[in-house]
Amino acid sequence: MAAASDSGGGSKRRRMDDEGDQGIGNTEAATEEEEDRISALPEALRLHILGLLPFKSAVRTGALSAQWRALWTHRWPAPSSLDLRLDTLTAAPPILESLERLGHRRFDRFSLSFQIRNGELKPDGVQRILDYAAACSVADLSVDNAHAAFAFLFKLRLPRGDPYLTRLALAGIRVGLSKPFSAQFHTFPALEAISLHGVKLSDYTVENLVAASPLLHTLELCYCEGLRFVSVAAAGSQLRSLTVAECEWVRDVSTMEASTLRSFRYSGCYIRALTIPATCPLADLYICFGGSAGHSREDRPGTPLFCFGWPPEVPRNWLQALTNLSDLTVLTLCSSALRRVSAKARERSLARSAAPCKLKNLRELQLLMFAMYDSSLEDIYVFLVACCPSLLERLFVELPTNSHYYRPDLEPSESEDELLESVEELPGKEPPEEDGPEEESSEEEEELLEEEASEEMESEEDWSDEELSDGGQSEEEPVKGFLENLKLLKMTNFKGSDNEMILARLSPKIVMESAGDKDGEELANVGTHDMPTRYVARGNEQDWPAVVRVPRRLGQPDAKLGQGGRPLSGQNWHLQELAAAVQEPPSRYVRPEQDRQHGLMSADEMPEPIPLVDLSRLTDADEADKLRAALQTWGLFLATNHGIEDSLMDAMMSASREFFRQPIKEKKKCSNLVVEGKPFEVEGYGNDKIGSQDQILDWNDRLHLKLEPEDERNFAKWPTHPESFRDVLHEYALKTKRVRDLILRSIAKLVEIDEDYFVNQISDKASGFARFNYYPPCPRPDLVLGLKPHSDGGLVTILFVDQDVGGLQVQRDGKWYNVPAKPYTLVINLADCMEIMNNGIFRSPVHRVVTNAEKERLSLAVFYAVDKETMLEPAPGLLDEKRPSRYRKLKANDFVLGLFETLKI
Ligand SMILES: O=C(O)CCC(=O)C(=O)O
Ligand SMILES: [Fe+2]
Repeated sequence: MAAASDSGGGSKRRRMDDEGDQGIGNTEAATEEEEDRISALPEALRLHILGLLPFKSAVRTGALSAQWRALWTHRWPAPSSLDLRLDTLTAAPPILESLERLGHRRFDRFSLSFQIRNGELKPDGVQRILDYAAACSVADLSVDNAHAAFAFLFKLRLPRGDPYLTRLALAGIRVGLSKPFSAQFHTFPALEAISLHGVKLSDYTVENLVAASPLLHTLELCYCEGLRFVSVAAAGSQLRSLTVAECEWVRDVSTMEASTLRSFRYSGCYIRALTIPATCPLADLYICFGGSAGHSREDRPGTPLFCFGWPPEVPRNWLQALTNLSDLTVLTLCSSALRRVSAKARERSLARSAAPCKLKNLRELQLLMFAMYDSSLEDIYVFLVACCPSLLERLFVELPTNSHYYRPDLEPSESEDELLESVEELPGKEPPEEDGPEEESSEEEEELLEEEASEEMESEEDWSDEELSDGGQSEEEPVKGFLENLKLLKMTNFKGSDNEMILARLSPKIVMESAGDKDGEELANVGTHDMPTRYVARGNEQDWPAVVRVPRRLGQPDAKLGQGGRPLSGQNWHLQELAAAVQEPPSRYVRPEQDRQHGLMSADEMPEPIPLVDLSRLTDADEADKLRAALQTWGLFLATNHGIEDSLMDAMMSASREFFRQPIKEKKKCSNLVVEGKPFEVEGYGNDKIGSQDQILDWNDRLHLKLEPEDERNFAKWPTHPESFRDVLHEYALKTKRVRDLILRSIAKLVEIDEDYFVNQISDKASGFARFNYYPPCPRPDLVLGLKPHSDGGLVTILFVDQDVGGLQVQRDGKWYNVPAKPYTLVINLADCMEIMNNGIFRSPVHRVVTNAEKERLSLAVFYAVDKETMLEPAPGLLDEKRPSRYRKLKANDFVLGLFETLKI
């Protein structure tokens, strides 16, 4: 190979070659005429001239012709960049001829890509072009064999040295160093970056290249063959980035001496030892064992690299790498690596010793979950709690694409002890002999390989055992400040499985990306972290009032709730979209056997039908009696002639249907999302408030809007689509308020107290809420409930149910009965506060909603209550010696808080 140019100095980079055309050194801008000439070049030549100063030429051959030669002899500025793409190697010799006629000129960038075809087994042309490039003092050299199948057919020899080469990129070839080679003279003094992709080479070559390049800052080895031991011990003090990815036979990667490393990325199977200096300014660490099990390398030469057996083996000492990385800001771990570090964290937690690592500055964590078992979820939690301080801002989780990973029977069965044992005792796996690298190694190289093979692996883990200030915490203790800075959780391949759903609740802002959905969609805004309670920071218990549950529990010892912890903020998960995507309801929605739809009585088993009361005739004694009977037996009744026109009811139902049919982005404009620092917002569009990890969710989305007091309506949460929504709801609410007053007066008459007694309990501040319920069709209605059994909290509820789809059920004597849906009738039920006020003469009925496999269902409940400052107590006119108070006196606000906390509605 010709010696490097004698020209020295960057300004001479465009020096003319002795034999070159006189005009080539002209660095003037090309004339218009010249530009025209370029654009007139035949397409077969596909000469791309991307700007003329300096111009870049890309020549695609088989079509080398006189025009090509002519081109070079024109008075054009010398190219600083040459991009040769050879469709066939037979094109190499004539190109070479042209190049050699030009002589050696400087190129900043020289890129050669070619395809070897059948029968083209002579690499001479390529080697000669490479030699030519080296002689041209190329700064940036890339050689790429685009045909994977013929990747390693012949070996190209790299030059013994090159003072100008700053970047070397090789792909799909086999390379070695020209002998004799001496690294000690730093024969690549300018070489800063080496990228080898799908290259076959020996440890010797890599090591010597590294040693010969004192300025090397980036070394990338991807899909390389022939390597067993990657060490950058000989690198200078500039090495900042090392990537070893999917190099099949690599058993050992050592960066021990690389004290300046900022980025280290390892991905592959069967690694025996992965060593990272105890202290180094590593900011970006990527560790993935067995990643190829899920990824193919179609884009690169060679065959896809699969681990034999899965999960992959994990080296013993890599955990050490994590111990002291105080500068680490971005960490990527695969599920196998995560498993190991979590197992270690658990073990250390039990021993009450320091966590395996404390990544004090970690801002971004990326988890490559090749499997997602329940235990994987636990691994994530444990790792987050033990190792990630509160600075973490972004969590990216790549979920498995293959849903079979979710099957619980595939869950790894090892116990933690076994897992840890396997970490300690894992033997290094040798590559199968017959498939091992066959290298035409020099003696030197062979010696080196032998040495490597006999090398002992590091096995001792050197853990620092000092107690962490907040470490050693038992899993049962709450964790302070946990994930308090987490701003974004992004999950790819999201399928809505249980584990994914639980994970989703870690962040206030989450973006999910299902396969094929490139942009991702922000589906949910979640409040604080919905974690197993042991991981949730507890507030001061005193902050939360002691509250009671439903009135009928009064006097029972467990009547007080809400004392164990502050209510968790809610979430507004959107079931509608999820329901459309799943075959089976996620287990978060699946009720335990005993809570399902059992005990349902058929219509003919009803002790008596639920009465239909004509509200326009309540002054008639028989109609009033009907109301009394209904309230005494069922706690609810159907109401006709209620004063709400059919047309208004139709308009209300179709407006709400239209709202729910909008895309999620639109509905989210009314979201009940939690504002940071504020508790769960009742108002808006969303779903159940999450109170605990094992809470079973309702199969229902809802829009909750305040109607009363009118001046407190929060129109920000009121839909603007359909346009009629607000007016229709306003009209509808005027009418339901009249119904409320009529019912309250009728009840007062029934219990023979002042007709206005109940109405007078309603101050200007008394509340009224509309709750639009949307129940998507459910693939397994037998497993879920649209709405869990509950009683309503206020005074009275005026319910407008879908006429086409039933689902509402009421409980009586422990049995469930269907509430019939009749066109244009309302279902009116008493609520808890009213039960208290009438001292239990009429009870607030427990009801629930079941779902339908085919049809969606809508309902609109308007809840009327008292002002939260009102003291709830039975009407004095109903109490005497024989009829003592059955309910404790308490403030409506405390009661309602208790209800929300208890029922998560
Ligand atoms: O959807 C229904 O039929 C009942 C709704 C209900 O009970 C409620 O919203 O409290
Ligand atoms: Fe209800």
